Amino acid sequence: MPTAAIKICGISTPEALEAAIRARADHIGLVFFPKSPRAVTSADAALLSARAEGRINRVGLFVDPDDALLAEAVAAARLDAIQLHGAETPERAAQLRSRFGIPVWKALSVASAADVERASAYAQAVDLVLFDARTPKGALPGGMGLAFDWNLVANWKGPVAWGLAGGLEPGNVAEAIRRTKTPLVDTSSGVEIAPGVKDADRIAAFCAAVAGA
Ligand SMILES: O=C(O)c1ccccc1N[C@@H]1O[C@H](COP(=O)(O)O)[C@@H](O)[C@H]1O
Repeated sequence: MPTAAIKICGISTPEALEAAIRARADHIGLVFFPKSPRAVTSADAALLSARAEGRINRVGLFVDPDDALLAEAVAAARLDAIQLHGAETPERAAQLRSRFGIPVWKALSVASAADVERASAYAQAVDLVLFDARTPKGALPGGMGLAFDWNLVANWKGPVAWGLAGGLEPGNVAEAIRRTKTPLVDTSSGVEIAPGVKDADRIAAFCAAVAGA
């Protein structure tokens, strides 16, 4: 089985960016959601992006964004992909893919088999679906370190590329890959020492665990 691709989400400092690159992650996530402890401004993102150019893929994370926010962020951070982590419909996702001309990822919050089945509706609208844990009402829609039942997506063979997120960390990511055969893993709080504070050693350990899975 090929090694799973790795996204380290919530990068907000040059040190964390360099740690992700050193560890050979494939993607970084830049969070454009002001309520997140990992949120970056377009100006921060532009600086990080310039440093990342040609070294790692830059994914912008948004929660029900309006077009103005997207246009500013995509241009400032020269994003390689857009991740939608709110209640965006397939129609909205398709509209954004066509408007911005870069890949669109759609996160789906999962608590049951029916949640996984929702992925089919996005097959023509997005480039990848990201299965993540459902978070409690009123909490952030992601980045909470919560996992869901991996059996729900074990060996998933849907009509669109996919990835696994939610509560992944150095100690459980190999098991998650073994059980689900996911082609991509995405982590945020699992490689932090406090909300929003990335740890280079944990990033390295996470990527080493993926490589060894
Ligand atoms: O990271 C955030 O702050 C965030 C905020 C709002 C929506 C999504 C967010 N992060 C995404 O959630 C997954 C799971 O996070 P975790 O690993 O369980 O902490 C993460 O990979 C991001 O894609």
